[in-house]
Amino acid sequence: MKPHVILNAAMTLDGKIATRTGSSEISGKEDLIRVHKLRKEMDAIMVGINTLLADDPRLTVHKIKADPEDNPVRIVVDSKARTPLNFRILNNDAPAIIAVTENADPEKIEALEKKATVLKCGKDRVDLKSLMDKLSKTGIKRLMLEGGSTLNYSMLENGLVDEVRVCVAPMIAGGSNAKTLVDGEGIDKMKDAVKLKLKKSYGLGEDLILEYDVIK
Ligand SMILES: NC(=O)c1ccc[n+]([C@@H]2O[C@H](COP(=O)([O-])OP(=O)(O)OC[C@H]3O[C@@H](n4cnc5c(N)ncnc54)[C@H](O)[C@@H]3O)[C@@H](O)[C@H]2O)c1
Ligand SMILES: Nc1nc(=O)c(N)c(NC[C@H](O)[C@H](O)[C@H](O)COP(=O)(O)O)[nH]1
Repeated sequence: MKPHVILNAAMTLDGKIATRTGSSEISGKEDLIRVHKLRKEMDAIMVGINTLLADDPRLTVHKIKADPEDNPVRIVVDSKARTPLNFRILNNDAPAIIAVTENADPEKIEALEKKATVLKCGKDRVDLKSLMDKLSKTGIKRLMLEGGSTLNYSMLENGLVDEVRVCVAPMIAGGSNAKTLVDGEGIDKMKDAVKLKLKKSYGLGEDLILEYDVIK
């Protein structure tokens, strides 16, 4: 069992989701409203630890009118339990789940357990299939994946993403070290690429929104 997963991100025309220094203000204001409407429809929202450390995101619905119960459960994929205790994800605005591995420092886990639910999945890296199964058993049916590139790749590679929604902003960042929509190891042969079906495309402010189903 697994939740329905929507990968959502904003990228430049050249596919970057941040610059080489990690600067990542890409979405226009209309797109941010779209993202928050989507967050409001979700049971959970998930990011990788590097995104958390780079942006200290709230992962709540705060750019549109919303009640506290509209906030999704916030999830961090954090193998070594590195989530800083003073970060906004651990505040009282919404529940948080930190997915760690069995190798994570028990003292760090204990400290996190005072502020969040800690789930142990896998040994070296978080076992994403097992995490999705556990989340589904807690009643999470719709999950938004908000990056970054490395987690996006692992989720796609494991066949765990059902939809991809991207905002393409009219900007070009360049930089061979800048993060793209999907990094990770990558495939060898194009015939093995994850295949998508375009469902919807429209202009939003100055941006272009593309919505795809992942073909399984
Ligand atoms: N523009 C956007 O829409 C957007 C969205 C999110 C993030 N970002 C940017 O992306 C950058 C971070 O991306 P990133 O690729 O460095 O990191 P990430 O956020 O994808 O985190 C990856 C880390 O998660 C951990 N992890 C544990 N188990 C894993 C598994 N099974 N698979 C993959 N990772 C696992 C590892 O420590 C790994 O290094 C930041 O600069 C952030 O601002 C942009
Ligand atoms: N849709 C989108 N457009 C962007 O231009 C951008 N940089 C992100 N990045 C996603 C990432 O998860 C961010 O960390 C949160 O968007 C931080 O914001 P919040 O405090 O949660 O609102 N997402």
